[in-house]
Amino acid sequence: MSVLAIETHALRKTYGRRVAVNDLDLAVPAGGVHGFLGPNGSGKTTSIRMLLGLVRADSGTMRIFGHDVPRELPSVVARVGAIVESPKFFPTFTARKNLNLLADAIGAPRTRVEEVLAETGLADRAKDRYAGYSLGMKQRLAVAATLLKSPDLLIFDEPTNGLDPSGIREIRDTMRSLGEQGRTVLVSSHILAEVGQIADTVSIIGRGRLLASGPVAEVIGNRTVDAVRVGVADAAGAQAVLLAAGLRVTPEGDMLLVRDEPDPARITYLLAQREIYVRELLPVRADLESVFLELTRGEGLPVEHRASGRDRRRGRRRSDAPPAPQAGGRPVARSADGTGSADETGADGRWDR
Ligand SMILES: Nc1ncnc2c1ncn2[C@@H]1O[C@H](COP(=O)(O)OP(=O)(O)OP(=O)(O)O)[C@@H](O)[C@H]1O
Repeated sequence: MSVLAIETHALRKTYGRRVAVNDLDLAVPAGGVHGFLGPNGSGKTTSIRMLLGLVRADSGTMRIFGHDVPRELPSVVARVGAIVESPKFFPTFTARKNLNLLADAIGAPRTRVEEVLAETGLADRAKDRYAGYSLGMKQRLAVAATLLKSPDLLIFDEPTNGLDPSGIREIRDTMRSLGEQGRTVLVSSHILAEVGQIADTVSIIGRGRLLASGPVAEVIGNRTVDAVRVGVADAAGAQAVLLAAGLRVTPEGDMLLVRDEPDPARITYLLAQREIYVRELLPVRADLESVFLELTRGEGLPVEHRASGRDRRRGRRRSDAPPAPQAGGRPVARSADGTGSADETGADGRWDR
């Protein structure tokens, strides 16, 4: 059997009375992109930080390429590149100069700098100063920096946070091509759409626990999302009837999304009884997004128990972390009112910080 890139067993971490990671079993195969998915506060960053030896686990075991970590981290650290902390590049230096300095510091040949610039699509902009880079380019430079030592495993914690759509696409393409080269890419995200399309395998967590894992097709295929889109003239009336019948109903434009009813004919029957006639009935195919929403429904940290983003970040700075091995940012995408990420709200509205 091939060695897994990452394996955790019964991994657990608490902060005071808050359980951040709860008996987590992860199995990340070597090679390809693995999406590490879960709502905000579900324990992704804490898990990653434990794997990298930045936070001490309370209990459980972790292995990277078969090496027990953190005990054997020195033997395997050269094979691991991670972006979990703020980038530490010199703003007035060019991208190439920044990478040359880093390469010298870690003993990588200068030729490697040109290779990683090409790999991350930055070769044309290598002469530009870091300060003039877009957020997406800064993030790609952080990826380039992690590639200098040719790691077999790359760990990216929410790499697309704060990026615009083109920046997101660029990072996604970069991760995809790294996976295709046979490297293992672990990428965490609370926005499934950003990772779902490029991941070969996924682990979905909620409240620090594993909810589902495996090849994307299997994770989707193992579950049927019994949802039906229903079109009627009187959507409000139909909603009331279906709710009274104990079904879950979500208005979607002029349609209703109805769950928990495996037999669409019964929906027609229930409505016809009240003289509401269905003009459209469309079964909704399960996709990773709907599986994700289904699995993580209510699995985000309850709002009343959640510290604010600022408090949490302050908490992190105070906490038990020596400096991270690599550069990389956790910029927080702000909504128009500046209170939080524009796209952090899940179906149940409980994902925002
Ligand atoms: N240093 C810390 N001190 C106290 N509590 C913490 C600390 N770091 C994380 N937590 C808490 O642990 C839980 C898991 O947080 P974690 O950051 O690992 O989740 P996450 O899935 O990465 O979320 P996000 O996507 O918002 O970063 C949360 O309740 C968080 O508030």
